[in-house]
Amino acid sequence: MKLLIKNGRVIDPASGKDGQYDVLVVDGTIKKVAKTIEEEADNVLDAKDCFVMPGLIDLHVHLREPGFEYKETIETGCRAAASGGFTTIVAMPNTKPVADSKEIIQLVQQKAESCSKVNVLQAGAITKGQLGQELADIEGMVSIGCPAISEDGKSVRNAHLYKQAMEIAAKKNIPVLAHCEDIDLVNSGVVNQDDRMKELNLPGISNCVEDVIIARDILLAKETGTKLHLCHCSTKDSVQLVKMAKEEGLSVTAEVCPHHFTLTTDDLDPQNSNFKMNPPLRTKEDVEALKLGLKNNIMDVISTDHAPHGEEEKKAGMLKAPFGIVGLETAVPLTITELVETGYLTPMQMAEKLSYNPAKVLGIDKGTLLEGKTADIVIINPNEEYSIDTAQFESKGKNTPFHGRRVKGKVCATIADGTIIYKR
Ligand SMILES: NC(=O)N[C@@H](CC(=O)O)C(=O)O
Ligand SMILES: [Zn+2]
Ligand SMILES: [Zn+2]
Repeated sequence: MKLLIKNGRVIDPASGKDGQYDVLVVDGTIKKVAKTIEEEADNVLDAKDCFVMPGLIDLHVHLREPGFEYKETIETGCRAAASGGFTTIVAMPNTKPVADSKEIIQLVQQKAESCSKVNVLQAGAITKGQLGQELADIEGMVSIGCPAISEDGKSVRNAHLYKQAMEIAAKKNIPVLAHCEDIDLVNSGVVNQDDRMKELNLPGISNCVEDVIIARDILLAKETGTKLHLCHCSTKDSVQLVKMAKEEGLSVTAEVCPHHFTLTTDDLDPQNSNFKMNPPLRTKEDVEALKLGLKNNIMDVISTDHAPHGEEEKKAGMLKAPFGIVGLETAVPLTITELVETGYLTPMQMAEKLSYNPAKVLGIDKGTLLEGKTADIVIINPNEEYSIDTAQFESKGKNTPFHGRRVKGKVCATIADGTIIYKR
C-alpha cells in the first residue's frame, strides 16, 4: 500500500523541517520526505496550502468505557479523535470499574484494537478504585503496556501514598499525570472565585485549590525523581511554579487545554453548564499567563481533557451538572485561531505542543515525520473558516461551550499507521 501526500507544508519538530515537501508512505511507514516525489501510489492526497504534521497526540482523554457508555464509547471516542486529527490518545482511568488493574487495562486495549486504528493508551489509576486508600497494581499494569499512571478526576490526597506511587513510577520510568486539586479547599465551588462569581451568585473555586497541589506534587517529584506531568493547568501561578521547577532541572512538564486559553470567566453563560469544567474558566490574567507560558515553552503540551457527558445530566444547571466539556474535535481550530493566528505560537510550536512534546512525555517513538517512522500524520487547512457545529461531531458528547463559534483551521485528513482514518 502506497500513499503519497503532495504539495503540503511539512512541519516536523524532530527534523526541524518547515517547508513544502511531498511525503511517501509505504505499508504504514514514512518512506520518504522530499521536495518532489514522482511515484505511482494507490492513494494521492493533495495537501496544497495545508499543514502536514505528525499525527496529534492527546495526553488527556476520557473515553468513558467501561461503565459510562451513554457518554462515550471507545469506538465513538476514537472516531472523534480521528476527526480531530489525533492518532494517539491517553485514556484517563476514572471509568466504572476504575482502570486500576491489568484486567481493565487489557479490556480497553483489546476493544480499542478491534474498533480503531487510533492508538489508545490506557493510563492506570494510582489507587484501587481511586479511593485513595491503597495503591493499585502499578507494576502489573506497566508490565502490560500501561504508559502512565494518573488519579485524574481527583488528586491523591495522602501525600505519603502518592510518594510511594511516584517511587514506583520512577523505577518503571513512566510519567505521573497529575490532576491538581486540593479537595479540602474546593468548598463546593463550581466556577472561578472572582468578581464574576459574586455577580452570578455561584460558589467559587480559588486558584489555590490548584496551586497548592501543583507545588506539593513538584516537591514530591523532586524528592522521588519521578517524571511529573501536570494536567490541565489553568492558573497564572501554575506557570510560575512550572518555570521554577524547570529552572531547577526537574523532570516536570505541563499541559494547557484549549478552553483555558480561549475563554475567561467573563465569557461564562450561567444558564449553560457547558461552561462548567474542572478546573474552571479563570480570569484574563490567568489566560494571558497561560498563553505566554505556551509561547515561551514553559508549558509543553496542549491536551484536550475531552470529557463527554450526557445531554440530560448537563442540563441540571450550574450547581448540579457534572464538570467537563468535550475537546477532541475543537482543539485544532481553537489552537490555530487563538494561538497561531495571533502570533503566540508558530506552526512549528503547534506541532510540538500537540504531537512532538506529548510523545516525549510518554517516551514513545511517535510525534515525528522522520523517514522510517510509523506513518501517523495529520493534514490541516489553517485558512479555512467555519462555525463549530456539534451536529458534525463524531463524539457522543455534544457538551461544548464552542457551538456556533467562528474559527479558522480545519482537519482535512488523519492517517494512522499508514491508513486514512479520517477524510472530510
Ligand atoms: N475535567 C472535568 O471537568 N471533568 C473530568 C475529570 C477531570 O479531568 O478532572 C471528567 O471526567 O468528567
Ligand atoms: Zn482532571
Ligand atoms: Zn480529565
